[in-house]
Amino acid sequence: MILGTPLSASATRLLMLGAGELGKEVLIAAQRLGVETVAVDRYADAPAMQVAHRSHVLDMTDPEAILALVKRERPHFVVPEIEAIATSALAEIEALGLATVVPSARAVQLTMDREGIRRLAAEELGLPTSPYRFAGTLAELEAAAAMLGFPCVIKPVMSSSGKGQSVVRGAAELALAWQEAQTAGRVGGQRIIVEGFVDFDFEITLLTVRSAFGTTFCAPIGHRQEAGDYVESWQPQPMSEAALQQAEKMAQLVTSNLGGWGLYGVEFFVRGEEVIFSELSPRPHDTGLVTLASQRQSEFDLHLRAILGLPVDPGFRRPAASAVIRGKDLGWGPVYSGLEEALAVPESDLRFFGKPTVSKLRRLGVGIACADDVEEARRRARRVAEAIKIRPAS
Ligand SMILES: Nc1ncnc2c1ncn2[C@@H]1O[C@H](COP(=O)(O)OP(=O)(O)OP(=O)(O)O)[C@@H](O)[C@H]1O
Ligand SMILES: NCC(=O)N[C@@H]1O[C@H](COP(=O)([O-])[O-])[C@@H](O)[C@H]1O
Ligand SMILES: [Mg+2]
Repeated sequence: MILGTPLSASATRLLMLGAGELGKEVLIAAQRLGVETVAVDRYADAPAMQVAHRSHVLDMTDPEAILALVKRERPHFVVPEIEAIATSALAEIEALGLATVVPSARAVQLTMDREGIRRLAAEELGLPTSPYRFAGTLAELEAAAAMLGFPCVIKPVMSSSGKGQSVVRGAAELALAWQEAQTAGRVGGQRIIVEGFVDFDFEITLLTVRSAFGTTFCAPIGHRQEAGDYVESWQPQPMSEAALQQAEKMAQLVTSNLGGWGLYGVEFFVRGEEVIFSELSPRPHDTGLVTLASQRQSEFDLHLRAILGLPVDPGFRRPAASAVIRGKDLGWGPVYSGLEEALAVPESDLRFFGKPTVSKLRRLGVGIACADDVEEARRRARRVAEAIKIRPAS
């Protein structure tokens, strides 16, 4: 592997499709190694654009627009970052040999569509999952829910961070859940998945790195979600060796089928000694923000190194936790205070993503802390997040 000089003819160029908080950390890692970075998203001044050499505002659901940009920027690597991309363009980029799609066009295509990844995991690879059906109309949803029973979980096939997702407790709530899935996902008007509700003891993200040197795993990350969106995560999640081995085996199976080099966030529900596959991201995971404190190489460093074909070290360093900082109805340029109190918490750190505008409930930052054990790390991270006050610009 050789690296050129950014902004010169020899540059190694990485173009990121999606420029949120996760992409921002990957681009910071790329900047540190002297990779030339290009950030793309649906709106201006997105977090990763603020640390990139160049940025573009683009409708990423338009395959022609993506293709035209890639022909113009001529990146070596195209790195999808959000679940709202015309994946047909990625297949074409790969087929034409224009760039390496990370981890691969097929991996992104299959995982951006819940139907693709669920059928692969459950029907081809035989992994245990929640019971499920797919539906394209309200009538099909009603039939699916009648088969699966209540409560059930309804999600648009293309979405993330819980957008458009509902837990439905009875038939009377189905019409509203259908409406929510059609309008509140990252992309409107989609098919949905209906899943039987899994009453798990805890859930984990198993960060799995596929690099030129093989597949390695990070220590399991525990997390808590509200309305399908992560609010708190910690590493390591205590669990039995047998359950962890099952999870690693399943993560190995599914990621080796998807292929390519990069980091995957593989999600499992754990109930007793039973490990149930949920879904996976072919890129850094929001719950993995905790690795900024818990590992010497964060999930963002690991993704970047794996992409470049470099050695990775997913070694765990110290128990840590993250707690999200969110805001709502703040308009343009919100103002943050309470940093003195937040950063007075022992072994703490903060990230503000710099999102330019806030209307609906939106993740704006994260409090992070280490401690001797995860319970204390969780308390510390929550204190960091709670100390932050956000108000609209005056
Ligand atoms: N079948 C289920 N049974 C119980 N809880 C579920 C089920 N499906 C999802 N959840 C809960 O909702 C959360 C979000 O679900 P999921 O990961 O499928 O959505 P997502 O929009 O892709 O979220 P993200 O982008 O954060 O991964 C899960 O982490 C879990 O807490
Ligand atoms: N669970 C997936 C996830 O956390 N994705 C992260 O959220 C951003 C979108 O945020 P926004 O909706 O506030 O623009 C994405 O760009 C990505 O960084
Ligand atoms: Mg998830």
